[in-house]
Amino acid sequence: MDTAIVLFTRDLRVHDHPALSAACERGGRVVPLFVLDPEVPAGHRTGFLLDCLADLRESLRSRHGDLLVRRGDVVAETMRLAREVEADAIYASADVSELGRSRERRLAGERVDVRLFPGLTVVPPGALTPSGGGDHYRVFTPYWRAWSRSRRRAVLPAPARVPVPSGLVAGDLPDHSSHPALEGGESAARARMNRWMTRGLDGYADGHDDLAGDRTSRLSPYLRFGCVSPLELADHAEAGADEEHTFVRQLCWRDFFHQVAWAFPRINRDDYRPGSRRWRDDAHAVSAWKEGMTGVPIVDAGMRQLLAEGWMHNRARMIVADYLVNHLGVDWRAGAAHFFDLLLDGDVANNSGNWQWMAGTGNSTRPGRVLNPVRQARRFDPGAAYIRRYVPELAGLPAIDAREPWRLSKEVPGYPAPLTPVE
Ligand SMILES: Cc1cc2nc3c(=O)[nH]c(=O)nc-3n(C[C@H](O)[C@H](O)[C@H](O)COP(=O)(O)OP(=O)(O)OC[C@H]3O[C@@H](n4cnc5c(N)ncnc54)[C@H](O)[C@@H]3O)c2cc1C
Repeated sequence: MDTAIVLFTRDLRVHDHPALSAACERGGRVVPLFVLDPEVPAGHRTGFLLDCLADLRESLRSRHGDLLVRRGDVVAETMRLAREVEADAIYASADVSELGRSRERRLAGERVDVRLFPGLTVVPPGALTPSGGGDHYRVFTPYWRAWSRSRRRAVLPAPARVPVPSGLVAGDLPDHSSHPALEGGESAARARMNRWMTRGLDGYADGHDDLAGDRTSRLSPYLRFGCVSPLELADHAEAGADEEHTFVRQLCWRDFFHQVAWAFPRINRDDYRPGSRRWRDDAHAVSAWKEGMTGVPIVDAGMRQLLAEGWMHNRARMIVADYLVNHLGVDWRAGAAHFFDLLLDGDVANNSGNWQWMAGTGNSTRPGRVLNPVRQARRFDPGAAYIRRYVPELAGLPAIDAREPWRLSKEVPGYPAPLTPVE
């Protein structure tokens, strides 16, 4: 009988999973697999990833299936299992990162039929190309126009039955503790998505930049691990009122950076748009930035949110990134690496794409633009509630002093003077 391995990577769900659905529809046996590769440690994301795998295993078991877990090199372990179960095909979701694509190339070199499916983004990278030529869009607005008009595939239901052959060793999942701030997995993702659609989306257009209001979906870690389908999310949001398009536009940003990373796989290492900019080497400034001790409260609040929660509000990400590259003059790669280590949603396309945007080496059409952190704080944290939440040294001060403590006649105990002149 035909047997297909479904290799899960960063698509840890059963709903709207084209590779899993196609394997189940083929009529043969299906072997869902995840390989924990010690060479690709998940760092701070480990607890979240293991939650996702435990949840996926439960979902597959409730559909008469299972998730096989192996440890080692993904390609070697997949091929070892392929020989064991006599698989004739490997089904997987297509990826964009250098690592993901080298895995796909290595698999394609093996004696097995490898089939790649969409699912990582709403619109697959490379599906839309500019009329003027090129394999991807370099500028967001025309991409957004083309993306909004494009025809999409239909969202797929979860398969009712996943026919896994009997007698296979499932393999243990390591013991773990969940991430303290957010439980991983498709069940938690779908619950959050449903809550967001009914209660959160309303007001997103006006509230998404309000730092203290925390009015964004926090779905990014779930999108990062594919616990929720971006296509299903976009379809849901578009079915609602006008203002929901602000949210859909954010999903388009995600697709935009994924098609850039697909076309420019060195996005996390090389400048997308090489320039002549020279970066400063300043270990002291970088460690103050990482610790949230720059003396600029809005920057420190963002960096401390990252340390405490493994997540940071988008507006704060823009402010702290701009501060590092444009005020401290430090190479964007140092900031991107720190974000990538700590963010639950850390992924190559979105992280490096946004960092390069802020550094003026990426897809921005106004590369020389610099943000003023004081004005940003006045506008997006007027009551200083965000600053007070994450910087306890400033919690007892009136809003203006918490935002701009250098105005006070005395130093705030335990809080540094600004690293660079502000205003
Ligand atoms: C310097 C910097 C680094 C970033 N690094 C990452 C990263 O590693 N991983 C990541 O997922 N996002 C990254 N972002 C984008 C954005 O900050 C997060 O996606 C967003 O804050 C996640 O919160 P949310 O799910 O509540 O977003 P919402 O506002 O609810 O938006 C919904 C979804 O849209 C997508 N989205 C929103 N804004 C962006 C954006 N600017 N670029 C791409 N996709 C977006 C995300 O998938 C997000 O989950 C970065 C932004 C900056 C400025």
